[in-house]
Amino acid sequence: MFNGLLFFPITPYLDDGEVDLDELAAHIGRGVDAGAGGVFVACGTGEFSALEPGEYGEVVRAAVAAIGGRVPVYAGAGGPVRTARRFSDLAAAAGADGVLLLPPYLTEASGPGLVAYVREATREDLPAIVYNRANARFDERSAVAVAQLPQVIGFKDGAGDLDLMSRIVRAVRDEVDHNSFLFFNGMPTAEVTQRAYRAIGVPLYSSAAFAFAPRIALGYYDALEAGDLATLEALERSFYHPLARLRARGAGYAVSLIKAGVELAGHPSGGVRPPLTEVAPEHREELARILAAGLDALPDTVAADPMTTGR
Ligand SMILES: O=C([O-])C(=O)C[C@H](O)[C@@H](O)C(=O)[O-]
Repeated sequence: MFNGLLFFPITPYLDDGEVDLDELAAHIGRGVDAGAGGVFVACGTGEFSALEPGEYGEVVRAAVAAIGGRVPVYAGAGGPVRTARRFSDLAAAAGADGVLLLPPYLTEASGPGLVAYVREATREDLPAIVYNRANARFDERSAVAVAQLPQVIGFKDGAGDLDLMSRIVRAVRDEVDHNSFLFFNGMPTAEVTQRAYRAIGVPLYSSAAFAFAPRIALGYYDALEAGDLATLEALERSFYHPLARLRARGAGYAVSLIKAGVELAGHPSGGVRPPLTEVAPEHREELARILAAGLDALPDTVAADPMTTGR
């Protein structure tokens, strides 16, 4: 179903702060043209937490129209359980192929509580991927229980506990399924950890970097598929590791830096909504240097990229 690198688009804003639906459609169209294998709209990178339901419906509808059935489109859903269900309903009405279920807010949760949350926040007729992150932390038992829900087709990890994740993969494969259940690496700057996730049976990953550096992200993806260690190491050294270090220098930079990167690539982003803050000018300059170094490290065989500024 998902074949290739997974694209997490930003949500661009106009100067007055409203969602820029035309630019969103253009951003998504460029990503799909460049080779994305699936689009996850209004998720973490797309500032789900900053969108109200009316905007959310328009964003998902615009994404579905821009994609035109070329690859699957999933939409974020989450927050209070009834609100999450409402977002699931809006995603279904807007034509999304499924939802990525993000954590509930401002509460701790037990395994059984999380299983009930997933059941009530999603629709039986709309595929859902469960995001293990923040306060939504599953263990082997609760992961197996959600994997048994008919609508849950995948489990995405953003917690980074590889010991636990390898046990979850094994338990779900042994007790529920087999081969078709999907596992995703959803760590911030997921490329940095993807070699390790792949080794424990998690072949799919989300790439926020793809939104502003598609040529680098696809170069890394192709090198992973081909087992090209020299390219993987060159791109980690020049781009992904410096990007992860820069990401750690500002709260919320996992999203703010991506929007700054989209601007560096020559496209408007409209900045971020609170509580996210803009990238500091010196960090923007550093991001430009990192982007240039990553592009320079690409093997000559990688095709010219339609999304960047002609480098
Ligand atoms: O909801 C999201 O934006 C994510 O899943 C996180 C990113 O795509 C993450 O994997 C990354 O930063 O590469």
